[in-house]
Amino acid sequence: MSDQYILALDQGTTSSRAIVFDHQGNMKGVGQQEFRQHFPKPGWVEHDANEIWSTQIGVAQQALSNAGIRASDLAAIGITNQRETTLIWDRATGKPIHHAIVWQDRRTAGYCDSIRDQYAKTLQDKTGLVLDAYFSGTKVKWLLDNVPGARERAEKGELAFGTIDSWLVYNLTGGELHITDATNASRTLLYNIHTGEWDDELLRILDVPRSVLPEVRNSSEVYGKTAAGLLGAQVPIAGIGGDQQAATFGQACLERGMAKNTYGTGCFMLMNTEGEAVPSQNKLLTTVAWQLDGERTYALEGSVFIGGAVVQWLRDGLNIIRSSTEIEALARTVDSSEGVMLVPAFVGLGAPYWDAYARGTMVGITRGTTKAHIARAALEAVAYQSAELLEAMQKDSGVQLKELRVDGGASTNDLMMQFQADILGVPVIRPKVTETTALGAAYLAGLAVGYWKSTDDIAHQWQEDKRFEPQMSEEERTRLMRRWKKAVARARDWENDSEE
Ligand SMILES: Nc1ncnc2c1ncn2[C@@H]1O[C@H](COP(=O)(O)OP(=O)(O)O)[C@@H](O)[C@H]1O
Ligand SMILES: O=P(O)(O)OC[C@H](O)CO
Repeated sequence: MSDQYILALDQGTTSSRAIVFDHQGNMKGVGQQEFRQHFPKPGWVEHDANEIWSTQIGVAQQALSNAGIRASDLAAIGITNQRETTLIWDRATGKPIHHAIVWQDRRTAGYCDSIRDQYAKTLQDKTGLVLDAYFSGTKVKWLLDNVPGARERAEKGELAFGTIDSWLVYNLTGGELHITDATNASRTLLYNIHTGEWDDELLRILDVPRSVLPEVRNSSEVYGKTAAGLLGAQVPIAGIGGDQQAATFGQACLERGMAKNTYGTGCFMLMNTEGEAVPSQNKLLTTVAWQLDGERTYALEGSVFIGGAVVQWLRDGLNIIRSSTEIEALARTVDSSEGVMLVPAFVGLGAPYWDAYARGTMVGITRGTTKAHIARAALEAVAYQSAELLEAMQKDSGVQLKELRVDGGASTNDLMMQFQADILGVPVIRPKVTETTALGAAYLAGLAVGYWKSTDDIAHQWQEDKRFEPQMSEEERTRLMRRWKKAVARARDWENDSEE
């Protein structure tokens, strides 16, 4: 086993990544490529599924070559993915019928409103989710209703729906498998998290025919092998997990009450609640953390839609930095944001507001405000949003967090992590491997093929790299959080003309 490796495919919102891990959980080779974001209308976000597949298989080859190994050296492949992003393809040709509708896309917000009074409670009771355009179900309905002929073809069994994990497995196996795992299924509004099955009542409510659905499997098991000729050897595909759940696994948050926050495009805080699907009283989500041997572990989740993406906006939209990493140096040129607050509600607000009509705003600007203050306000905004998640999570779970494990591309920003610890009043801990999403997928796959024997092996591998201790006074923290909530109130309900 020691000369074998695990390949993790991490298909994120902004880039496709592949990482080769060894038995100690060290990274041996990485491949990464950004791909195009399509914004056909305000609030709409799409991906070209063919580009997702071509970049993903390209970076897989790149990671193998950077690690200096061949596919025949792999014990297994694990898959992790941006969740909720919705795709329908033709079963016969494998061609997508439309671009994938990305999780951030708000096009179904009006439809959600129209069924809210009647169905929100049923949907929440069965799926653990809030009725919101974020999740796959209403996006599937939109595709079936808006792509000419789609609904008739779906009824005839000609079309397949999948989240990105399903799409990757379908392509990796040369069209043989149409599956997903319980974590990804739990983000669709169509899957009952208590029974572990697609639910007829939910399918009826959202008008989705059963014929398009993938089979739901464990997060860790051998599903099949890569198609001959694809990678040079037929490798077992043995793990699937939504990226936030995979990160929770990779952070070894394996016991009740342990939590992590991932700073990628968005921010996602998950707390392990073991076998109990804790219903949220504070607008968090109840979700499947992983399913091993038919047994589901659950988590409470807080989802923030714009995290690191606010930094991309400063880079690509405002051009005040040339690369994401430059933001820290720019923000450090000032001691504080001097009262400027930026609410990056670019695609509405997720937890704990679930306001599809909120839009971004910046308050507290004076004649002395510079791009450095804005940069600092952007980083602080990510931390404020995460602090609101923690507040809700502590209320829901009754657990006072002792520490928060962090990861994701933007967690490398020390200034932001220090501010996060300050505003939470809880130590923030960054592990040695911050690519915990990919690592989690590798662990899921490795467990299925005996590369790692048990979750204990995994817990032992987790290593702290850097700890950020809170330094802010309680009084200052309270003052800033109050201000933040005031700024959020300014951003809310902006796009909703119905009351004017
Ligand atoms: N040093 C940094 N400071 C702040 N944000 C950063 C930094 N480096 C990267 N980011 C942000 O992190 C995000 C990328 O993180 P990643 O985990 O790769 O995201 P995803 O999986 O969502 O594609 C981008 O939105 C980028 O702007
Ligand atoms: O691509 P990421 O890492 O921002 O993750 C996206 C989430 O899975 C959306 O729910």
